[in-house]
Amino acid sequence: MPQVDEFDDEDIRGDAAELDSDSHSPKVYHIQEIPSKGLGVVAAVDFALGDLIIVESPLLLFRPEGPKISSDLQLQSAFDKLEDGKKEAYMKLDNVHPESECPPLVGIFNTNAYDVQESDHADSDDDPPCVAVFNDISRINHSPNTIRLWRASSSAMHISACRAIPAGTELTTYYRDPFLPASERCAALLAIYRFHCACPSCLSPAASDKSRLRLQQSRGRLADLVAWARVAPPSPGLLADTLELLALVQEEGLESQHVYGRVLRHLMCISYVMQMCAEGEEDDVGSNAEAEGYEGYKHMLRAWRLANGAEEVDVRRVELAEEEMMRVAVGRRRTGG
Ligand SMILES: C[S@@+](CC[C@H](N)C(=O)[O-])C[C@H]1O[C@@H](n2cnc3c(N)ncnc32)[C@H](O)[C@@H]1O
Repeated sequence: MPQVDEFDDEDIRGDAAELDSDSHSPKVYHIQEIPSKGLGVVAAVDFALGDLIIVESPLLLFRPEGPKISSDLQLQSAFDKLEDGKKEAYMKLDNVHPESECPPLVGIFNTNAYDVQESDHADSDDDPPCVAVFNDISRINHSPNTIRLWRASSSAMHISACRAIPAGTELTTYYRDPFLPASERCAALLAIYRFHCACPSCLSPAASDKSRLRLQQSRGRLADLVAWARVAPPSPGLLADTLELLALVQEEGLESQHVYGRVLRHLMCISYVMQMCAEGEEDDVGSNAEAEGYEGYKHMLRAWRLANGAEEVDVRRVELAEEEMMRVAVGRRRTGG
């Protein structure tokens, strides 16, 4: 476990949450026709940030020896080993690739497979991805309102809400890296999945690329939080600036991404320090009525961290370290140290 100074939410994925796929019964989601998208998955109840919605083991899981598209022999052999029910379910999945282009087995694979790591703690460079196709999760269309987390220890994909999702809303997940420029994202979606993405970001690519670049560039500054807490006095400007980043994350629908965890962590720390300073000094830097406040951000960050694979025990440890860091920052500010 890293010290809080080195801490980044990308480091606290754990092995926990061994939930089985029957843990939600009756189903909290439905598979149904979605206009112009084929089938899709729709929430049957309201979900809050962090709620676990689907836990599913793959129909088919293997490690390709080569690039996806040229792995048909290996795919055939993995398919042949499946029990009949799974073969039947696989063949019912969507296929956007005509037979003139590739056999149905490959077309279905290319329309529905996700890359997954063989180990929960793998360094992505050292651990070539496996590929997995799912009965229900492969029905989820592209766009972003869920966090997708592969648990290698239980060979199951977990889908959790990355924001509030009211019943009746379609559940969606990213097919491609959302920080690629919109033109590259759209080209990949068209080439592999054969659709034109009509989400607000892809429809306004220039504005969206600019916002996403700004969020990417904020990474260093957000990681610098510990240094800030030690030396810099909190200011309403810092809060306003970070709330602006939060608004960008929400406008761009990037709550499933690590930048959201970093922004929430920053807001949690800023509001704690400002609140404490306001209590101690009765100046106006602590008036953050427009924000959620310390407890609100802490709650959101906890839900987000757990949905991203952190273990409860590690989250508590990190929260304690963060609180200590903020207490020290407030103490320094009070004593001018
Ligand atoms: C993994 S499947 C998703 C489930 C699929 N809609 C079905 O009927 O089973 C991927 C395919 O769904 C469709 N799709 C996914 N996201 C979409 C979107 N945002 N807009 C339009 N079509 C989409 C595309 O045809 C894509 O190739």
